[in-house]
Amino acid sequence: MRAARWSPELMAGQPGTERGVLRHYVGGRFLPVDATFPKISPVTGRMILEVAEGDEETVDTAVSVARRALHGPWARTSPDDRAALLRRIADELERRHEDLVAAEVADTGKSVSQARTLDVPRGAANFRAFADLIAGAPLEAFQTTTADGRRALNYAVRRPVGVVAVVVPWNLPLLLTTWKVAPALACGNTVIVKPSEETPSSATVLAEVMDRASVPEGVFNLVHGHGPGAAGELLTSHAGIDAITFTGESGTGSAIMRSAAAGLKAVSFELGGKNAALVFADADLDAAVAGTTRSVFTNGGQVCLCTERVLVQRAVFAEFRDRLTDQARQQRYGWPADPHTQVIPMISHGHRDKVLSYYHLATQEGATVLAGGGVPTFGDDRDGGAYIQPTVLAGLGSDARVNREEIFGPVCHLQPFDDEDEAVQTANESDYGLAATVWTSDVHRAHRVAPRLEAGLVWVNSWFLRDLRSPFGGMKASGIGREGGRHSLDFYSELTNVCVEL
Ligand SMILES: NC(=O)c1ccc[n+]([C@@H]2O[C@H](COP(=O)([O-])OP(=O)(O)OC[C@H]3O[C@@H](n4cnc5c(N)ncnc54)[C@H](O)[C@@H]3O)[C@@H](O)[C@H]2O)c1
Ligand SMILES: O=C/C=C/C=C(\O)C(=O)O
Repeated sequence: MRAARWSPELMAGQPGTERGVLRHYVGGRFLPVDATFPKISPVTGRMILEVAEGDEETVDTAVSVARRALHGPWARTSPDDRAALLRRIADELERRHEDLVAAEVADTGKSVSQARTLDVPRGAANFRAFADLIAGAPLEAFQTTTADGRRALNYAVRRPVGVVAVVVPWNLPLLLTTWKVAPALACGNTVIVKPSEETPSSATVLAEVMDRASVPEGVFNLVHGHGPGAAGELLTSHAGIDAITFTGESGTGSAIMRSAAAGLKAVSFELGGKNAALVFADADLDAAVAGTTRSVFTNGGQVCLCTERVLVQRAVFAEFRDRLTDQARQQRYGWPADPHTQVIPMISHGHRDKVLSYYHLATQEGATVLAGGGVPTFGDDRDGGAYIQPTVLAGLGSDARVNREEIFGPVCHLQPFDDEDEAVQTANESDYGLAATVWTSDVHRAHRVAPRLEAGLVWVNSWFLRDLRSPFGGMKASGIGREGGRHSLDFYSELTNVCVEL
């Protein structure tokens, strides 16, 4: 089955594309195209479309129209007005569902089944979640009585932080962009989105959605382009930006933090991870094998929450190792348009080379390759793509680079442990602290172990099960801050406490 090809014809007549080129959206209009860069299909290695490259003038214009909009009619909207707008956006995202599926599939090579069930539905879900949150957000207030008998009423009011830079990666493009844009708009901010240069298409459809939903001019802006020394860096270092929400590599986070330091910008960082799965001997092994297969190989392992370190209690190590290895070998190859496809390409040849270099490093460090370890051959156009074999490794210690550095591909390393303390200690031996999974049938063990793990997110007998009101984010090199529910309100708004003596 041929890949669902994203092509201008799919969007013929839509405003976001001009003669096969994806456009910026600034001040309520799609801009004429100037400089461009190619978008290469990770499935075939061929160019599928061109994208406008934002320059200093594009970024300056976006920032100035966003600032102007901040003080226009948008400033006079109520939380209920903004909730109604977010719900209109969600409706329009659902109306464009298949275009968004086609955009995500063409840009990333992910299967239509994942795009239809995870990536695209989360777009509307994010907007609905924050519409509900802002519509019902209580004010924090206290009736004050002081020791010397004075009485007062204290209450805190929220106001937008201002112009927010939204810089996102390529792995779950629409999910991650809307995860940030929805709360930012809910709180009355204006935004400038800089999607990854690898995944410009769904962001362009999102701009069409905003346009159709009559989002006020300048409230939502989209600037395409690269990161270092280009649109991304121009945006995050711009004096007119009030806050930066960024998801991407930890090294990039450090670079952005340096450029934001001069202006003391508020930052929310969702960064890299080296997530551990802890499988105890008392676990339901069927569930643990199925759940760890998902948490290792979903989206080709290109999810920040994916498991790369699998720690298994010694009594069940051999059985778990053999069953997970079988699952890796049974991962189904296919075209993205085939809903049964499980093996997807890396986002680019460059990223595949990075993942492959870790496969080679693992053998150099003395690992045993239990499954995969190389590049598949298809005998068709996909040989020009960035495919790589799902891989299972074993035999290394926690100090090996393969167990310390984020790979961000369809690969995990299996390591035995004897007792609970050793499992927790091994899991915590990481510069990262984003996510973990704990597989056990002992509820007391689950509640003992989970809080001891140095991770922002711990799933027990599950993975990537999300409540959008809960805090989401990592510690250590995995991030700064939390988003989700009221945590997003706290980042995307400033609080003023008012004290009235009674
Ligand atoms: N913690 C999370 O929630 C989460 C979610 C998804 C991905 N990630 C991480 O993202 C990484 C993969 O995504 P990626 O390769 O796109 O990350 P990346 O850091 O290379 O790029 C992310 C975005 O930042 C831009 N960018 C790059 N350098 C920049 C700079 N100097 N200034 C401003 N912008 C810049 C890029 O153009 C892109 O839009 C992995 O490390 C993964 O762990 C984390
Ligand atoms: O690859 C990273 C996944 C991030 C997921 C979320 O931000 C979310 O589920 O809200």
